[in-house]
Amino acid sequence: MALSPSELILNPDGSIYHLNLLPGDIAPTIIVVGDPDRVSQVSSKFDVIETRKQKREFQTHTGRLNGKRLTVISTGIGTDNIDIVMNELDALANIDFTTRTIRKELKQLDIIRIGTSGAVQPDIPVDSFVLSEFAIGLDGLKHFYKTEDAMESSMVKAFVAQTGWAGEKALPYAVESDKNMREELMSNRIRLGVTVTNSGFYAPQGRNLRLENSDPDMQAKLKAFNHNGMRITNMEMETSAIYLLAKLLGHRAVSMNCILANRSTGDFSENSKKAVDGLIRYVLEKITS
Ligand SMILES: O=P(O)(O)O[C@H]1O[C@H](CO)[C@@H](O)[C@H]1O
Ligand SMILES: O=c1cc[nH]c(=O)[nH]1
Repeated sequence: MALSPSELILNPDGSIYHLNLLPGDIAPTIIVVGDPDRVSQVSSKFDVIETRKQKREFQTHTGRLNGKRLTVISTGIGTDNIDIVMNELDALANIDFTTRTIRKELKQLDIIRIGTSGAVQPDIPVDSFVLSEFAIGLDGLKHFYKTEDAMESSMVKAFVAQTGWAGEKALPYAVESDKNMREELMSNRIRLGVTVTNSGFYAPQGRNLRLENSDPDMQAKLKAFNHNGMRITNMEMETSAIYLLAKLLGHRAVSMNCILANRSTGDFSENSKKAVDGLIRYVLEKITS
């Protein structure tokens, strides 16, 4: 059945509503970044840029590097934006905009987040890189989708028990990254970790400026969490939703984090742009060589 104009929303030029992209504008390998300024930091390393489009915080460049077609797109901050980006990227790949129907043959996208993050453990220094083997989502997005068995329920149970998770907050969820992509991106420069995705930057990540946190011990509980020898390495604001929607839509995803803050030691990167540039170069080399 054809999707109605209120469900699959297309702009007058036929592009998808928020991303402002046509199906031919995206490559099968997509780098997602939070900060719109990071898009040109990535695409400046391409051999050629063929498409540049933007609407709101969603900036997209598509081009080629070492013969491989790549797209880099900014998501802005937060899992609510990820809901838009992942659904619209999937629509570009897997919905026929002319008939407004889902294609019979579905395409699988490779999605790599290059993001910034705060370390939870004192031994993960600023400017280091963490690959999120698992993400624990505190953002609640999962509960709006029919998910069945795609989730890591034993990790969720352990997290709820060990943190004494308050019933009035959204139930956490946990999702694994794509194993093959993980292998493609790993090396001894990368730490593997469990990333907590929060619904905010201040109280949700245990920061207090003028307002108090409802659970002042949450940071200590995250630091102490242990599930089958795995510990929480870092916090940010998008990875759980990327992993969740990639899994549900049949895409592959992995999240690479440049650690800018260390929440245990109080350190912050002295040259965050340079540190992020190092992670961009690392990822581009790994996926195009
Ligand atoms: O640098 P990006 O990719 O935006 O990622 C991190 O930085 C933002 C907060 O400063 C959040 O989006 C967080 O996930
Ligand atoms: O502490 C941090 C640093 C970057 N991004 C976050 O979400 N948290």
